Amino acid sequence: MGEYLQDITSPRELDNLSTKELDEVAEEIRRKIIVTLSKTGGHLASSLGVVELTLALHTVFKTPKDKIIWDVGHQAYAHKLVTGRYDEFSSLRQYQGLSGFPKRSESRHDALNTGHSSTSISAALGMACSRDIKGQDNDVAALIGDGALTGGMAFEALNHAGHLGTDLTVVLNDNEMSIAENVGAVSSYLTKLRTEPMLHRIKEDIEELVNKIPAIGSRVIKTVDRVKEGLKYLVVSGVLFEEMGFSYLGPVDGHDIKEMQKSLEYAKNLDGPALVHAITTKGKGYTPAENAPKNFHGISAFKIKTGESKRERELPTYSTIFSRTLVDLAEDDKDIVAITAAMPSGTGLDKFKTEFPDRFYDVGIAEQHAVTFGTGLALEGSKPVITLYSTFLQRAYDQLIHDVALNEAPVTLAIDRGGLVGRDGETHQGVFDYAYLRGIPGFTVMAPKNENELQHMLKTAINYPGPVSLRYPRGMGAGVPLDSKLEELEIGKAEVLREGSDLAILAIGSMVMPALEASKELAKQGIEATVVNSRFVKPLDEDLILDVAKEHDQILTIEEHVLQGGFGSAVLELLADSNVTDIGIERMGIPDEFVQQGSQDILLDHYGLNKAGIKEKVSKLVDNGVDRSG
Ligand SMILES: Cc1ncc(C[n+]2csc(CCOP(=O)(O)OP(=O)(O)O)c2C)c(N)n1
Ligand SMILES: CC(=O)[C@@H](O)[C@H](O)COP(=O)(O)O
Ligand SMILES: [Mg+2]
Repeated sequence: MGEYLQDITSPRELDNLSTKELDEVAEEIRRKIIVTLSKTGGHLASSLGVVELTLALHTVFKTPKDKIIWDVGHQAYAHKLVTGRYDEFSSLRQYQGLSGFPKRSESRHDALNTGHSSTSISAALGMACSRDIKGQDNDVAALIGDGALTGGMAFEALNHAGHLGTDLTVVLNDNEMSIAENVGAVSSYLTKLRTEPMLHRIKEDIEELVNKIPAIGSRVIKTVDRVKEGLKYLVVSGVLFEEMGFSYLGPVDGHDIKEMQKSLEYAKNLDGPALVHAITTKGKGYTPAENAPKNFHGISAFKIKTGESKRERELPTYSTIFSRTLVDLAEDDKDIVAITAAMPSGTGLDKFKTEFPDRFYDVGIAEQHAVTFGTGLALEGSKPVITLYSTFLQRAYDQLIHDVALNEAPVTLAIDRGGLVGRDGETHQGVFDYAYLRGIPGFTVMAPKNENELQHMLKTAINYPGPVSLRYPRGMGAGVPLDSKLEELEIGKAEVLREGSDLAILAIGSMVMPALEASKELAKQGIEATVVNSRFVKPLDEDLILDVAKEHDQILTIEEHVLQGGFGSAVLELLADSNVTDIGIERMGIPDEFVQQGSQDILLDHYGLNKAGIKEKVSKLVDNGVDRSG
């Protein structure tokens, strides 16, 4: 072990290795990924599944001239290790370290920044078309998983590529898993392709026939050899991808480097778009992950021997409280239906699925469809709870306006991972939702101060006769006692938690409790702040805010969200529209930049969005005071 990998600084160094040597490199890569992730956490199972595929791709497609696009990009660790990032690999997903996804600023071998699903074929097709326009001669490959293939964008791109006939290789990495079991008709279709005895029989029969052709003369031998080779990649009419204009090659064992190289070479040399169907095992080479790939998709630090998490016992997460509350509510209300877009465990909806399988839908990686599907359910009398991560809901913006809002559909959007999510970095921070929702007419936008309030908000949202969103953070709640009897909140009513005369803090969601804690400590230093749990970004509690503005010289708004267009902006608009000018207003939140990766605590600290940061800000504001003389 340790013979090759650490010396590989460029994928070109793989070109001279024999298959046996490449197999050894594959084993080294696996070991490196397992050992590193046992400390850093990360996307283990997906990366282990594509080690051989990565080596085959890099020996056939010569990056950076050729382009390899990784869909989602959570499986690109082997790619990072053979493209000069071995030495930094221990900083994976750490603050200021290597990103967990491909990133153009990190390496010239990373052709596209990714993190969200189903973008690879579109981007690859764009690159291939640009090559053709410019008369260049590089090749382009996209690697997409069977889960990512459930995303509509992937089909939009296949449709377009098939129509154009552009030279492009798509590698379908089929491991029969999304994060959880893959779902849908396409997934069942792939299973058929993998196992269809007819397909294999036809291939074998024709191969046998060709083998019987007598070889007379060297030219004929060459031709027959070529035919035989071609038959390995038999073009079968009726295969969906063929019908869409792609040459379909496969299925191929994705862990067999030599076979993969041959298939990729063949696809690369074909004219027009080709799809290589590779069969892999998610978690390959690490028994706990192979046995339970769901549990090893994205993980925290773990013990290598058993696969057990190293995390200490923790408080229930917001997702857990959400899921328990939803199950309780659905017990009594048979109209409640739950929808996830391929995140049953992350959102906690797997519990709902167990309890109410007939009222649970996993739609695949299809957020747009989830939202319009929910609209349909709502318009016919069901009470859909569409549960999506904030960052992935971005996908469905038009559906929120055109389908939900214009139809005044009473859907509940349960927005998980609202705020800074941590180590997934730029692509996954859920910091835009207040802004993109509050501009939509008819939407009610709320965020609870803690997990207990989340329960009440969920009941409020489900029973409200219009579209409502409630957003809550990634990770643990505060461990507050949970009410067993749930009340519906009055829409647009905030809650004053503390009264003081020096300054007023209007906080929303996850920032309310840190603001309250900060104010208690500030009181010991003689600074008395009013603290408001705003609860609603829309509608704002206008009366309360205007009263607060009358009674204080300064207002500080705090949100775990971008400053542009968020909660603080809404307060500013209200004050400006109400001609309140003789007051100091400051906003805390995230400035106009993408938030990099790091633990949630480090990132919150960086932006001052915690007790210490709020104390510091309030002290400064009170010390400096506001001149109201005009
Ligand atoms: C738009 C979007 N929705 C959801 C996700 C969350 N997500 C990341 S990977 C993944 C499953 C991908 O499955 P597949 O493409 O088969 O890759 P595998 O992990 O099996 O290799 C999901 C749902 C995402 N990244 N982007
Ligand atoms: C790659 C991806 O999009 C998901 O795997 C994501 O990393 C899950 O995030 P959580 O760990 O917050 O569920
Ligand atoms: Mg998969």
